[in-house]
Amino acid sequence: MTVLENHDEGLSDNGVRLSEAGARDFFELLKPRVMSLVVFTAFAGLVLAPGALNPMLAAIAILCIAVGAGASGALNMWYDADIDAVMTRTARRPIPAGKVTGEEALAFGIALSCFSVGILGLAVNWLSAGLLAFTIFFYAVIYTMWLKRWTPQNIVIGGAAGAFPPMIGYAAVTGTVSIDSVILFMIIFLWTPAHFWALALFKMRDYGAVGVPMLPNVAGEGPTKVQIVVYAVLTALCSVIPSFRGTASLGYGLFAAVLGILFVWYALKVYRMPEGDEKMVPAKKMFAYSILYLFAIFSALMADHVIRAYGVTGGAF
Ligand code: HEM
Ligand SMILES: CC(C)=CCC/C(C)=C/CC/C(C)=C/COP(=O)(O)OP(=O)(O)O
Repeated sequence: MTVLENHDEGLSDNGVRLSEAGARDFFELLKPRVMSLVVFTAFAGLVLAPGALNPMLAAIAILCIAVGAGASGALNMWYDADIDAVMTRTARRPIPAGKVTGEEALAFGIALSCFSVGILGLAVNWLSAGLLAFTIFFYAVIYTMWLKRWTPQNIVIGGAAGAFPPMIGYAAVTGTVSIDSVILFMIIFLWTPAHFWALALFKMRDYGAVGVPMLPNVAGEGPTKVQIVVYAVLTALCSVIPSFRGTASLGYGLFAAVLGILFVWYALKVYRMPEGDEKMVPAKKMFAYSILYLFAIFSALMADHVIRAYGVTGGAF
């Protein structure tokens, strides 16, 4: 089925050009693979918050965060269609591939943003809805339209957008922002540079071709590698804070410490990688491990919380 079916020559009643896009193309606009981890961290925020949300409302909250995150991805793809068309990694995305028009992606992104924020506010609470709206705005406008093409610190500041989801999940349950949700935010915020610059190192040519000032292109490989090590250390330190605060067990702290040491170890491998290395194997491994790392940290926090809440170990560690 296509959107064209009721329209002559691909024009809608108001003259906007429509493509022959299918549901799959619109689904791709939501950046589903990246957003799956975003939604997972939001779910963790919901689980880790004190108190509980009615299961139906919890499901609505997660759905709204998933739709809002996807909407911000569609808005990012609408604005970045010009550079996505040039980079090999992104050239097959729905807009540069000619499957979805820019207007469709923009309308889709705006509609889903309004829908997700509105439903979250009406069904759950307006603090979480406000945070969701701010996160969409931060990623689509502050990061995509402003920082990304302007400064090599784009992802350090812009990374805040990806760090908000657990705070949104937490606020959905408690109606508040607390120090514990700020710590979840900080783990992702400090993780993002190491996650992204590892990828940017082996995609330097792509970013160079479109003039996006990613750190490896502007500062060079050496300073980028140093920054990757610094942020990996900060991430590892931040991820054990819940144990020190007593909101997670010592068992979690030890697990997070091992994962963190591995994160720093991968970063050091990147640091020692020869300048100009064509294959960039350590950077590719670091990028892959970064995803596993965040997934494991949030899984461990949730498992620890559930074990402590239901007394499976018969008490605190
Ligand atoms: C400003 C912040 C971030 C930047 C610039 C960034 C950048 C990227 C890029 C360019 C990719 C490759 C995507 C592709 O080609 O499809 C990627 C992959 C990925 N990112 Fe990030 N990322 C950021 C934050 C996050 C956050 C906050 C999460 C989750 C919490 C995340 C999770 C992922 C995942 C799961 C993948 C792998 C997707 C796949 O398997 O194709 N990223 N990231
Ligand atoms: C709830 C909510 C709104 C969540 C949003 C979460 C968020 C901001 C995730 C960032 C993920 C991401 C792929 C960034 C890369 O953007 P890019 O444009 O630099 O990467 P690209 O070149 O692959 O498009």
